[in-house]
Amino acid sequence: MADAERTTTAMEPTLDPAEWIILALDRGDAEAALALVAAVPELRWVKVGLELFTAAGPAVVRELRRRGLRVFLDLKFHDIPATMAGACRSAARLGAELITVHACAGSEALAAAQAAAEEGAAEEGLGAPTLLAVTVLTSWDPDRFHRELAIEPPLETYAGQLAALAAAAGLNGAVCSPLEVARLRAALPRPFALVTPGIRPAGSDTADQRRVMTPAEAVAAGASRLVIGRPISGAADPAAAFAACCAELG
Ligand SMILES: O=c1ccn([C@@H]2O[C@H](COP(=O)(O)O)[C@@H](O)[C@H]2O)c(=O)[nH]1
Repeated sequence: MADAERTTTAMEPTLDPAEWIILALDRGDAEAALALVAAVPELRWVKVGLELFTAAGPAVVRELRRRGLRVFLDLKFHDIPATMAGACRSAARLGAELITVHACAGSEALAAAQAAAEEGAAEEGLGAPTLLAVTVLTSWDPDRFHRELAIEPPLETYAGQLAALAAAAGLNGAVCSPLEVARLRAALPRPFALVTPGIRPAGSDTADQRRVMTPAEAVAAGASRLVIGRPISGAADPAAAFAACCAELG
């Protein structure tokens, strides 16, 4: 997509199933990440997370964009307002179209991050990225969540509160598990983006994910985009695994 075409409506649903899937490039170096990308030619979106960014830095984001891919920079910023703002400005200047921040950083930090991301993108002549507020990580199961964090409301209520906080601070999206999507979508209609990791095609290994759905279930529940990592990246044939996920959505 040409930079000039980018807008904050980047999260609107499309009819092309390949547009729904964001492949998590959880790899320890740029070479491995780029090899994975090359193995899945139909890819449109990739996610650069903590593992790859810590190893390969901004250069790998630039290279992915140079290859025509849309980048979700998933560094889950959680800090004081000035630091969140600076990080989001830099991420936006890199050309990331989706950027994660932790909702529990609070409204002042979220608003500062949103403003700085918009400014950073404009400085580069880019459309504004969509900031996604992480609610409750998909690796938490409700029992452990209550026991270890001593948070009283039900997990899905708490996730809804965090998403509402982010929306009130001016953000246009959130990350949640597919199990919370229907509830959050009722309160936060499109174009608010609800991006869901915790996606597992039927029969695949859930590994450390605790709140999961299949690709088709997540989209039916109201997800805007699906983040899928190991079910594709760990498959013997990643292109075939990606195609199977697309077929579920088509
Ligand atoms: O709540 C969250 C937020 C982010 N993630 C990230 O998504 C992918 C999921 O990978 P799988 O291999 O499909 O489990 C991974 O990069 C996480 O950092 C998440 O899982 N849950």
